Amino acid sequence: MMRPSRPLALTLGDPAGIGPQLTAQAWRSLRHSGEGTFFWLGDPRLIEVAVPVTRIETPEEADAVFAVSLPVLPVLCDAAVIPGQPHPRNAAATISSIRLAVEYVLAGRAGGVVTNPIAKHVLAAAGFPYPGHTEFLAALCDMPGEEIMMLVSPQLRVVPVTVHVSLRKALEMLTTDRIVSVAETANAALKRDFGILTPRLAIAGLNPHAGEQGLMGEEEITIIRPAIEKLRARGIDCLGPFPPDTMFSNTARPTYDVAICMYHDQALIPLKTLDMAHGVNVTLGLPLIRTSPDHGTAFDIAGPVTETCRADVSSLLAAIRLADGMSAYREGKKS
Ligand SMILES: NC(=O)c1ccc[n+]([C@@H]2O[C@H](COP(=O)([O-])OP(=O)(O)OC[C@H]3O[C@@H](n4cnc5c(N)ncnc54)[C@H](O)[C@@H]3O)[C@@H](O)[C@H]2O)c1
Ligand SMILES: N[C@H](C(=O)O)[C@H](O)COP(=O)(O)O
Repeated sequence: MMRPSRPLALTLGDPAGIGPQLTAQAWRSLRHSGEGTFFWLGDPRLIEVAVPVTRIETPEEADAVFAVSLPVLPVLCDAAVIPGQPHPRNAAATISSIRLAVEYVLAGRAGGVVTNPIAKHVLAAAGFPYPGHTEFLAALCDMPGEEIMMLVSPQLRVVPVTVHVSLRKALEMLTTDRIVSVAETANAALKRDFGILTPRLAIAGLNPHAGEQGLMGEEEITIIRPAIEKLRARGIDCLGPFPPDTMFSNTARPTYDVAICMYHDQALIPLKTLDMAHGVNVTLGLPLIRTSPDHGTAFDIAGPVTETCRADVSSLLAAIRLADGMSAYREGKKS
């Protein structure tokens, strides 16, 4: 695969989580690989004890130094960083890093945003009004409500129709139009960014046994089937609603390219159970590439950045490689 001409922007995440360790380890793994050149929008003081760092002022400087040092565009933390103990005063740096990354990508100066994990409750305590990156990115792109979350692993792709809301709220939000719109965005993204010419969509039911003909719930009849009919009328290859307990089995998964699921955990439990180490969270529906590891801040194992990394870097590496690959599809370097 050819390397994209623009580096990826990797964000700070919560500095007290495993993000700094993973960033150092990702640079060690990729510096000579010719793929996934990135710069870190983070605090160089957290990392320069363990890896050589070059402070840069623009994304354009990253490529030239990447093989010998980690390019860091400084975003400084206000409070001392103690691994495992998040501090609300550092929320400003976490947020500013995401904001800057988006600005560079929208300006065409970075190829995509890769985010290190944030702790939603820490940011909320500092007044951050968004439930996660996904919704914040949509706001930064001036497209609130257009954001779609997809999780991708070697064995499965899933898209939840409703995301960071309670289960009760998710049921209220579930409409035929919402399912159609989410499925259409997923279908278009699989064509454009994943090179799948005719994506096959599997639509999950909501209730046990996909409602058992209305005996165990009517949403399949009143909401989900009409969505499938609309999607098929628009030429999209989709089937369902499938009983959620069997549609992720080893025999079922190869029959589709993405599972459209009705709520967050219906989608994320099978994916993270099958392969948490290689799962990647991708934001669709916005005019930028954004990927992220599928795990969180892991405060329980966070420690200072050293020459060895206790946390598993596989998911961050998969996120960087996927952003790199999506960027290559968009730039026509891959088909
Ligand atoms: N993309 C994101 O920003 C993102 C994603 C998920 C969760 N979160 C946030 O992370 C915080 C903690 O959430 P959680 O505890 O539910 O999930 P978590 O993924 O942080 O941790 C769950 C368990 O998995 C382990 N783990 C996670 N990543 C690991 C890695 N790379 N290597 C080794 N072990 C790893 C942790 O040590 C922990 O035992 C929450 O505040 C949540 O909002 C953020
Ligand atoms: N819902 C995601 C997960 O559980 O993995 C995670 O919270 C990330 O969400 P954002 O990318 O919106 O922060």
